Amino acid sequence: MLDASAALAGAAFLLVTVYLALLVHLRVVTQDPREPPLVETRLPYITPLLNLVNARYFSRIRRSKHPDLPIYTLRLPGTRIYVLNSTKLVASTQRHPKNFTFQAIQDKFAHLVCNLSPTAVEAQKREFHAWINGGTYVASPSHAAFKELLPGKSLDDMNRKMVAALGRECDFWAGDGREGVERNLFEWVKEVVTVAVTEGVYGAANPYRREEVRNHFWTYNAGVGKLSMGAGLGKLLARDSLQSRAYLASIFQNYYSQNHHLDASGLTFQRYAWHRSRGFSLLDTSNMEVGHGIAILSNTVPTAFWLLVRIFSSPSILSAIRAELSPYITTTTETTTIPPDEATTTATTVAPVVVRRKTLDVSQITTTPHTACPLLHSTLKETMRVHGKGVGVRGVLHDHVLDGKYLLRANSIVLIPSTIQHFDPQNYGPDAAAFRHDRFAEADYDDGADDDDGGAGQRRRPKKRLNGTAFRGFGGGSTLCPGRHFAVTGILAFVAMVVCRFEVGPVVGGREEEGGTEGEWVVPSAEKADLTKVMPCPDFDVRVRVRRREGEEGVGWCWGFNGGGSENEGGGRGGGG
Ligand code: HEM
Repeated sequence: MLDASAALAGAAFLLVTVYLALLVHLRVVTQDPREPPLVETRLPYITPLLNLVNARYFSRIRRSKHPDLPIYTLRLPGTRIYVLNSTKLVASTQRHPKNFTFQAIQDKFAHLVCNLSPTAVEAQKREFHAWINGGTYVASPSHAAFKELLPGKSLDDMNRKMVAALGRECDFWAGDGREGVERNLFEWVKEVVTVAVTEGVYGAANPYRREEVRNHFWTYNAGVGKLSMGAGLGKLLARDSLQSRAYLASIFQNYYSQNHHLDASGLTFQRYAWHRSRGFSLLDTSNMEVGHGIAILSNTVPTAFWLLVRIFSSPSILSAIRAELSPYITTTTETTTIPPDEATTTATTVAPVVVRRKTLDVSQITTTPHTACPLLHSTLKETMRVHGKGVGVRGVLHDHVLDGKYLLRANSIVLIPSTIQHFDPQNYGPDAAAFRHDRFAEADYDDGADDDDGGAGQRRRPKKRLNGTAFRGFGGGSTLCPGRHFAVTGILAFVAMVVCRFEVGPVVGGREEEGGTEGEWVVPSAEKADLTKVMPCPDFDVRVRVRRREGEEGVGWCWGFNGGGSENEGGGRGGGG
């Protein structure tokens, strides 16, 4: 009995000693007092490790434990993470893009998520060092491979093809009859937007036209968070995702082998040429293109979904946006004569028919956000602010004293949780937690319901400028998402088509699995998304009915993209980069 108690006491003593030793190691031996304050040390190294999978972790630390810390340190086995709360400190890191680099993280991510060979990984390292050691004029590998996304001819061509693909489909979205069609909203948006966006990117031989390819992409995408934890864990936890990746890589090998990239966008051609000229094999290049799907689709699709939900669930937002779009729609009426159906009549006269045609040039509403449709653009940004969960990641290359105060050590990681920036009252005012569709409009606009301006929106008072660094929807600094112009055009073109032509409302059981009240919108939660997602997929789908708007019978719509940025900047198909 005595022996057992002694053994127990010995074990407890040992545990306490190990615990204290770890704490001393953590707080005194390995933590420099000039580093940001260390938090979450209850179980040294383990507490942050267990909690980091949850996107709410950062908000919890800020709200209930350390509300006043502008920056803090989390220690994990083998790595230290500095989490930024202060917008000023975020801006400071952005001034040193070669020390706080996104590229280093992207390369690691691509290695794990795109299954790159050792040769490709070596090529990545060479390019990374050439950029780091090159002058300021040397573009980062990512910027070089994605330069065709800048405003210019290539981007215009992609936009034109994407809008044309949406316009072709749009006639059929509500079916034929007055009663419309029922759909699962997210599934529908996923299908329509995936096809249209990839038409712009991959051209006539777009692999994503096939349902099987689309399904494999979304299976792959769902496992990306697990794949990014390491090859071993990926094999264990994301088998489906791995199988889909292999399938998609074979599809792209075939695409390139048949030279389809020569007829695709400047972006696809440029990316292929860039990777091949850097020594990537055909398989590595194909695997990179599979991963590219994550950049082009994984955020664009959910953003379009959340925006539709926000617009259609609020009658005042819907009517304000319809009013804002209406000046850009040209309506023409033609009287035409259609020969009678010879099979059903023997009459020789022809009946005159009045045809109404409506035309909307999407470039007018997407490329000049401050003069055209400020509420539409503002609602998109507000949707990204409120629903976004992205966490900006930067690798620290060398020791750096941030803002003259905080030592950030080499080989550590900096995290910038967007939710902290987006819900900080210092950035967005006391109503930061609320959804306010006109928050980003240059001036406050009324919703027009009861005013004598007919709902067209009226400038009232100048508005306080918002801090641009505090909007993280597309990241920030020199790594601001280069796909944002393309993504915004696609999302707004799609949403404008739905808003102008259709009514979308929830059906009984608006929530797919559980019951709901008829006609009542349920904004889904999004807790299941992993930390790699900027705009999360919803946890459950919303069942809706899509009907033609009244007065839309017999109207022929024509959607185009005729302007764009080609006159402003160069562009076009580049060589090998
Ligand atoms: C709504 C849709 C999209 C969202 C919300 C989004 C968001 C982001 C964010 C948050 C970043 C990280 C930037 C940073 O940390 O500073 C990023 C980077 C990037 N995005 Fe997007 N993105 C979208 C669409 C696209 C599209 C359509 C493409 C390509 C066609 C694209 C290509 C890229 C690339 C290449 C980077 C890396 C930039 C670099 O290394 O400098 N994105 N995006």
